[in-house]
Amino acid sequence: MIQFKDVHASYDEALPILKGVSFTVERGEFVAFVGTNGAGKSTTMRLVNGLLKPDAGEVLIDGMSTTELKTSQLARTVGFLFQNPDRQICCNTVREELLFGFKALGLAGPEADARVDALISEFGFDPDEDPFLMNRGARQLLALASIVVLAPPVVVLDEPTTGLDYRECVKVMDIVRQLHEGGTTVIMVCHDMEVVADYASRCIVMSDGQVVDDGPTFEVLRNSDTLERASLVPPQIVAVSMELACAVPRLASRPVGCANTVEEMAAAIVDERSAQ
Ligand SMILES: Nc1ncnc2c1ncn2[C@@H]1O[C@H](COP(=O)(O)OP(=O)(O)OP(=O)(O)O)[C@@H](O)[C@H]1O
Repeated sequence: MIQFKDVHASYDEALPILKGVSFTVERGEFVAFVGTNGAGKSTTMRLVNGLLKPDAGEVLIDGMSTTELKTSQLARTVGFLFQNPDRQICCNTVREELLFGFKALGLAGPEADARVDALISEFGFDPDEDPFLMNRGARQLLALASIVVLAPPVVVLDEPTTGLDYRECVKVMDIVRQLHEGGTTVIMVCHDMEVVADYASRCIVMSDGQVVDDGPTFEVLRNSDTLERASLVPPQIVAVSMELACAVPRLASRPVGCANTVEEMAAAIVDERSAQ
C-alpha cells in the first residue's frame, strides 16, 4: 500500500512543486495520474520510488517511510519505467539488459537466468540484439521487460505510451494489463485519455502541485468541473455522450447520454432507435 500524507516537495526549496498531496493506493489497484504539463505528476512518481524525498509530510510504502527505506529495498518493491527508455537502458545486449536489475540487486544466478530466458521468448526478443539499434517502440518494450522480469509488487509508469504508434501502444499496455491482472499494483502517468479510460480503474487529477480530483476513471472523466480545471479532454465517446446529454436533457439519464465505450454507445443507439 502507498500512502501520501500531506506531502510537500521541491527541487529547490524556494520553489514548491507539490503543495500538500494526499492519497492512498491499495494493493492491486490500477491508478492513472493525469493533468497539465508541470502539474507535478512525474514529481509524485519520483517520490513513490524514493528518487525524491518529501520536504514535509510522509510517503509510506507498506507503512514504511521512504526516508527510512534504503534505495535497494525500494527498488525491490517499486519498478519504475522512465518516460524515455534511453534513461533506463545501459547494456550492450538485450540479455544483459534484462539481467542488469538482478545483478544490481545482488540476485544474479540460475533462477535469474531462467526468468530472463523465459521473458526473452515470451516477448520475442533477440537476446544478442544491441538495444540502442532497436526502434523506439522495441526499446520501450525492453525497458518495460527489464521491470517485469524482476516482478516487483508495484510498477510506476511515467507516460509509457509517449512516442509509440498505435500497435506498439497496445502491445505495451496489454503487457501492463497482464501485470495488473497478475496482482501487480500499477501507477501510471498518462496524457492519453483514451489509454487512461481503457486501462485504469481510478484516476487522480493533479493541477499546480495539488490533487484536484480522485475517483473511478469514468466518474472523473465525466466531471465537467474537473475537465475544465485540469484542462483535460475526455475520451471521444465520453465527449460525444456528454454532448448529447447536454444538447438533449432527456438523454442525460438514457444509456446514450452515459455511454463510456464504443460498445456501450453502439448498444445505446440501437436501444434508442428501437424505443422510438
Ligand atoms: N529535475 C528537476 N529540477 C527542477 N525542477 C524540476 C525538475 N523536474 C521537474 N521540475 C519542475 O517541477 C514542476 C513539475 O514538474 P513535473 O515533471 O512533476 O510535472 P508533470 O505533471 O509530470 O508534467 P509533464 O506532464 O510535463 O511531465 C515543473 O515546473 C518542472 O519544471
